[in-house]
Amino acid sequence: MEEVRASAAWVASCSSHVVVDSAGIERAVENIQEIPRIEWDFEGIHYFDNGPLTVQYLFVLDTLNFCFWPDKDLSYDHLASGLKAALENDKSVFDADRLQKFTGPQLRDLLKWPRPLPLEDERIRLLHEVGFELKRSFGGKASNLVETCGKSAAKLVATVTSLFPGFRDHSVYKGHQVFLYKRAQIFAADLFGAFKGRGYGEFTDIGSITIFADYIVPAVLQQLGVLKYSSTLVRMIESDNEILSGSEEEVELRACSIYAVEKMRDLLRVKSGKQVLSIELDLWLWAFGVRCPSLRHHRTLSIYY
Ligand SMILES: Nc1nc2c(c(CN[C@H]3C=C[C@H](O)[C@@H]3O)cn2[C@@H]2O[C@H](COP(=O)(O)O)[C@@H](O)[C@H]2O)c(=O)[nH]1
Repeated sequence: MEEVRASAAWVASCSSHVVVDSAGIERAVENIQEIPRIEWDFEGIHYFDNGPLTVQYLFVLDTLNFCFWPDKDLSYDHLASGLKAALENDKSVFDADRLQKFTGPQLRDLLKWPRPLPLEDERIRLLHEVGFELKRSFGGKASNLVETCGKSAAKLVATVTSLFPGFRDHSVYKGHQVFLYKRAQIFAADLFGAFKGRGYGEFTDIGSITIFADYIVPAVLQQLGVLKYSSTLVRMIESDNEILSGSEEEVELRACSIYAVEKMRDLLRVKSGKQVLSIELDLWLWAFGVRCPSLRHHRTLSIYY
């Protein structure tokens, strides 16, 4: 994930709307006695059977793991628990052949959602893409895809982003390509979390994964005083103005979040001598953010997060 780390650091070094505040990082880290251990699936909403079907479920989940906010009643929980119920009801629902044939109304029915999902046509296109490529290259099974990566999370992210175009979460910022790879990285992290670092979740390089730059974590980092926004950006977020995907503001919010958490991780290592994973920091920050209803986040229509 060197390209994610390096390009996020580069954005932070020349950003115009978001500042990573070193003093804020020091204060935040000083206040942390110990990183609260948040259990993966603390919500109890994910499917798990310790086998290949769980891998298929997580791949479909992370194919669709983006953009819930345009519908004020919809959240990630609905997606995770809706897909779980669908799989419990029909073990072949995420077979590659069936993924290639999904329609919007069928996905809505599956999730028991009464109206069109945000970016529903994109969600369907991505399901088709995943079904097609899984069938073409991996005998239809996401578990085979994971097995070809030889316990390397970095290889898994590289394979997913090279074979499945919908996972290629990158931007061009001030002329430079910036890699963020939120859904590809969270797929590796979800495997690691669900399988508790064993079996399909065993990765020798899990420390290489960065945080997942979504719309919750930047808002938490701002509240902690780790990120500082320009007054124009504050106004845009507070007035719920859409921030365009690929705009300087949007890339800075996401890239500076990645960079800031890497800095927090470095400082924690120096302070306590302990190695903390970025994904542990991510889950702690994210779980805090989703439990905080007053948190205002930026609004971008995007298939990446
Ligand atoms: N950085 C980060 N972002 C994450 C997650 C997760 C879920 N991870 C699961 C894995 C194990 C745990 O038990 C979690 O359940 C979702 N998201 C993002 O949040 C947003 C949804 O927010 P809201 O509209 O309020 O539901 C949306 O962009 C979604 O893509 C995470 O872990 N980290």
